[in-house]
Amino acid sequence: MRIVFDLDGTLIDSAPEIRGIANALLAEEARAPLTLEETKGFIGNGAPAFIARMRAARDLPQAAQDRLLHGFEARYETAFGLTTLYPGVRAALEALRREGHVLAICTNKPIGPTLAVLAHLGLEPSFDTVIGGDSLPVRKPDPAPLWAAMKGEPAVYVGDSEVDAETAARAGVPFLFFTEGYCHLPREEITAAAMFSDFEDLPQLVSAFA
Ligand SMILES: O=C(O)COP(=O)(O)O
Ligand SMILES: [Mg+2]
Repeated sequence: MRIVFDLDGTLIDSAPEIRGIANALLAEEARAPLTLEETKGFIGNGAPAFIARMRAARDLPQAAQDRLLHGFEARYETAFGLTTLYPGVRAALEALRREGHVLAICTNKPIGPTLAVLAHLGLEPSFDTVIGGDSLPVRKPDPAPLWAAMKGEPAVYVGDSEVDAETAARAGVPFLFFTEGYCHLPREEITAAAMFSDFEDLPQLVSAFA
């Protein structure tokens, strides 16, 4: 079976990194920095939505959107120092591959920084297919990116947010909800086939769907 993963808030804890980039931009605009909680609240619908939410929170005009997005993307591909894998991710991915599953990624993070951070973590060879937020004309919660990552095979989708739950539902695949990421709804409002808080439990969970 194909196991498709979201990236930010699911495999990697990237909010400190994204916060650092945002705060460098905000300093240039003479605006107060984002807290980590604000940053987590703005992640999930891709880079343009992140910048729009940051602008709204710091009273920056729509006219600054393109300039800020450009500055964000320019820094995003080379910023790794604050990004970590959630505990147990590497071992879980190895176990799933050993069991014969094919792994893929479907994220709203732009494809440039997605491939860069996977390479930095030495994980690029683990994934058969990687779909980023700008790989297709549409992004999650549209189901098309998830379908692209599935390549027509039976799959489950593993993600951390209400955007991922909606994407999986619209794509018609079971959703496995990782509860330790950046979800913006209470966990009881997320419709999931299963939920987990520790990657050690994922291989066992997946076996129920294979
Ligand atoms: O870039 C984002 O806003 C979210 O990325 P994700 O889809 O990997 O959670
Ligand atoms: Mg996510």
